[in-house]
Amino acid sequence: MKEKIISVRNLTKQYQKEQASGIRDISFDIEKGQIVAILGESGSGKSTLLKCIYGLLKTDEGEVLFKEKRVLGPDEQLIPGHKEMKMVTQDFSLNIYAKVYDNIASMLSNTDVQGKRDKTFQMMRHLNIEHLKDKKITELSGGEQQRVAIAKALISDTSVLLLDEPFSQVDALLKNQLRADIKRIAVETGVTVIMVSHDPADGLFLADQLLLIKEGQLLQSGAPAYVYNHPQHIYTAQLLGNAVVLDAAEAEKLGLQSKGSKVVFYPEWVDLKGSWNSRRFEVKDVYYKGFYEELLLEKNGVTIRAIQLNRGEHKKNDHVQVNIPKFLSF
Ligand SMILES: Nc1ncnc2c1ncn2[C@@H]1O[C@H](COP(=O)(O)OP(=O)(O)OP(=O)(O)O)[C@@H](O)[C@H]1O
Repeated sequence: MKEKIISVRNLTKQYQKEQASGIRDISFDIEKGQIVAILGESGSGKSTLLKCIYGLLKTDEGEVLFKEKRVLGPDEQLIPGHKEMKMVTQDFSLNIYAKVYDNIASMLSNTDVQGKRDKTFQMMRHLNIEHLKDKKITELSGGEQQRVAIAKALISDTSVLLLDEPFSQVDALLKNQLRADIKRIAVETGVTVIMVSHDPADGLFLADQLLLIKEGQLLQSGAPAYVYNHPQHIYTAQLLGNAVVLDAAEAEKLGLQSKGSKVVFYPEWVDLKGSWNSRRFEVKDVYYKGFYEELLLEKNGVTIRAIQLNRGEHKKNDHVQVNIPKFLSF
């Protein structure tokens, strides 16, 4: 079994007692070297959870254990935060007047000058920022600043890297690259990464473990593929895969027998090839999505969505044979 590095036990942090805010009774474990993504919509409590893990917020109940030892709160130590963890926030907290090299090297002591230099260059190579070493922070793009912030966080023998919305400043192209970088760095250095994101794609692509938070509560946790295919709540399927949700009565009109009050399926589960039990739907609209199209389909007043990989195969107002071989009941 892998080594457990962080345990969160029944953690509760409420900002206002009379209102639901913050997080409630959250428990989970993180293994050493894992990438964990905390996902949820705005205001769900993701940052609160991250700050509690780091020891920046005083918790109301429960505890965070780092290697079996309780993480101290901000009122229990001089400098809040855990010395083996580093947090990269959206503002990066870099010295904007200093050069990239100096920003990173400043985290190391001067007792071994050559070692300090070697380690700083090694870290800059890890993050592909060696060519920026003499640039000032003000001369860098948002994505480049982000890499410097991560290099700075990682260099002082950090065991756990906490990232709050790490891709908020970057465009789609750079985002893919940064995601891949974080994955590579985690594998190369063995660092445990806990990141907060409101974009489910970040978690699905990067994480070994997803933590889905809604209104301060942990809805579900587990490996991305498992959580995606076995959502325990409708919200999870909507957040991760923009799932189609039908009432049992609507589902029945399409020949789907629900075991509960709702039927849920992902658009890619809809089969557009005719078979003995397929039904004729009308294509109400077609949305271009790049390498695929999303079809809005209607039958008996019920609308669903499906994925069409062969662009243009079915067009608006066409009639198509549709089969829904797999769905979930809630
Ligand atoms: N310092 C604070 N005082 C009072 N309420 C707060 C404070 N910080 C956060 N909250 C409330 O607690 C809830 C969770 O906030 P949090 O910042 O953890 O959510 P989040 O999921 O990280 O949101 P976002 O994605 O928008 O950053 C929200 O309702 C928020 O308004």
